[in-house]
Amino acid sequence: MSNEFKNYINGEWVAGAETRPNINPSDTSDIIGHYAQADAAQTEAAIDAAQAAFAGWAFSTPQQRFDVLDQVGNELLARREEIGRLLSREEGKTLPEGMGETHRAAMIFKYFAAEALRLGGETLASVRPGVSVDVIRQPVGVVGLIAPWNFPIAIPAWKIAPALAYGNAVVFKPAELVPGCAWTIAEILSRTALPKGVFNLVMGPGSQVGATLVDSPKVKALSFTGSVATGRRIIASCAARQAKVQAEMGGKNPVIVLDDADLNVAVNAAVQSAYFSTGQRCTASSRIIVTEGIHDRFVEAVVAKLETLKVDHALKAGTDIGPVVDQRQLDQNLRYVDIAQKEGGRLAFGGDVVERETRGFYQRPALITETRNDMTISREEVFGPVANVIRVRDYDEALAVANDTEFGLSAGLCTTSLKHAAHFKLHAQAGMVMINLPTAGVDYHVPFGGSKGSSYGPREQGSYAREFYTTVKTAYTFPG
Ligand SMILES: NC(=O)C1=CN([C@@H]2O[C@H](COP(=O)(O)OP(=O)(O)OC[C@H]3O[C@@H](n4cnc5c(N)ncnc54)[C@H](OP(=O)(O)O)[C@@H]3O)[C@@H](O)[C@H]2O)C=CC1
Ligand SMILES: O=C(O)CCC(=O)C(=O)O
Repeated sequence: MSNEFKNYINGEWVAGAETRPNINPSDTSDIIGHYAQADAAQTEAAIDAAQAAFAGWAFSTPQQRFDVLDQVGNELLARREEIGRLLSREEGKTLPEGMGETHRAAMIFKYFAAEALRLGGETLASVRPGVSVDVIRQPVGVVGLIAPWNFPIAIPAWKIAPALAYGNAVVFKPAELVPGCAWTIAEILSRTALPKGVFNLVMGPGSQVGATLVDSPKVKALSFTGSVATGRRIIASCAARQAKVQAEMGGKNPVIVLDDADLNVAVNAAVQSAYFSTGQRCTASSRIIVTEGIHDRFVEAVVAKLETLKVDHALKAGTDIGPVVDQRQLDQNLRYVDIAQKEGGRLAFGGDVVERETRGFYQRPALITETRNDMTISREEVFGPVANVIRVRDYDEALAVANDTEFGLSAGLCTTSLKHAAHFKLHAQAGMVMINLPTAGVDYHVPFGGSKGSSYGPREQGSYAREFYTTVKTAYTFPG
C-alpha cells in the first residue's frame, strides 16, 4: 500500500500486524493514510530498544541534544503550513488553528533545545568541614509517552522534547485518531543525529500498546494526557510498581463574568475558550458563571456572536469551527445537550447536528442557560462545543460556584476590578488562572497543569518539566 505508515523502532521502519485508516472528520470519504498497529510484542521491542540506547543518550553532550531538538523545531517551522494542513485534516481544527499548533510545537522543540544547554545542578557547602555537596540532575531512563487526539502535535512535542532534552530514551504512543502528526515528528527525528533506539514510535490501541508501556518494569516514567478514567487507572498501575507518573486529565473550567466586566472582552474570552477548536480542549471554559446585573446582556451578546460563526470543513477558508473529532464524541456531546435540557436548562443556541457539502461530524455550538452548578452539565466534562451559563448574585457566590467542582485545571475571571482580580488569582482552585483572557490557549514556556482531579504529578512544560524528566542525585565529596 503506497500510503502506509510504519512504526519506528530501534531506528527502523517496521510494519505492524495490521493497519488502521486515518479518517478526516470533515469528510469521512477522505482517508489520510493507513497507519501501522503495533501489538504488545512490538511495543516490548521498542521498550528494549530504548533501554539499550538509554545509557549512550544519558551521557550525550548538551550540544548533541540541542542540535537534534533545534533541527526538529526548524523543520516544523519551515513546514508549518503543510503539517498544519495534515493536522486539520486528521483532527478537524481549522487551518489557522492547525498551523498555529504546528508553530507552537516548533517553539516547544526550540525551547527545549535551549533547555538542554541550561540543565545544571547545585553545589552547596556541607555542614561538615572540607566536604562539598553536589546535587546532580540525571535522566530517569526509558519514558513512556501517551498522548490524546485533541492536540496532535503540540502535546507530543511537549512530552517528547523535554524527555530528550534531559537525556531520556522515549517510547511514544499517539492517540489512534491522529497518528499522522505523530508519524511526521518521528520521520523528522529519524533524519537527525539522534542515535537509534533513543526515540521509538509505536502506533496502536491503548489497550495493547498503552497498557504494555504502563505495565513494563523497564519503563521508569509515564506521561499521560487524556480521560479521567484512563488516567486514574494509569496512575494506580504506575504507583503500584513505583514508576514516576504524570497525568493531565481534563477539567470543568469556569469563566466568571462580573457586572463590571468589559462586555466585548468577556464575550470574546468566553466564546473563544468554550467553542474554538470545537471545544475539544481540556482548558475549554464549559461553565460560564455570570452575575445578574450583566447576565441578560452577556447572553444576548454571546448568542449574537455564535450566530456569526461558521461551522464547516476544517480546511475551508472562513471556517471558524471545524467538525467534532468522531461519531463517538459527537454522540457524547448530543447526549449532554439533551441531559442539560431534561434537567431544566434552556437551549439558547445551537447544539444540533448540521449537514455540509462533505459528510463530517458537524455540530453547531451549544449555549445552555438557566443552569445550576449541581446539574450534570456543570459536573462532567463534555469535551465538545457545549457550554452552560450559571446566574449568580455577586463575586463571592461566583467564586464559590467556580471552585465547587472536582476539577481544577484552568479558571477565568472577566472584570475591571483590580481587587477582584487579585483575590481570584489567590483563591481560584485551579492550576492556571486567566484574567480577561480565554481559559484555553496557553504559553509554551511556563508550567502547565491543574489541581484537584485534573492533574497528577509534576507539571509539564517550561523549565518545570525537568522535575518529571530528571531524578536528583546528591553527591558528597571529601577531597581527603
Ligand atoms: N484531558 C484531555 O486533554 C483529553 C480528555 N479527553 C476526554 O476523554 C474522553 C475520551 O477520549 P479518549 O480518546 O477515549 O481518551 P483516552 O483517555 O482513552 O485516551 C487517551 C490516550 O490514552 C490511550 N489509552 C487508552 N486506553 C489506555 C490504556 N488502557 N492504557 C494506556 N493507554 C490507554 C489512548 O489510546 P487510543 O487512542 O488508542 O485509545 C490515547 O492515546 C473524551 O471524550 C474527553 O472527555 C480526551 C482527550 C484529551
Ligand atoms: O489550551 C491550551 O493551550 C492547551 C490545552 C490542552 O493541552 C488540552 O486541551 O489538552
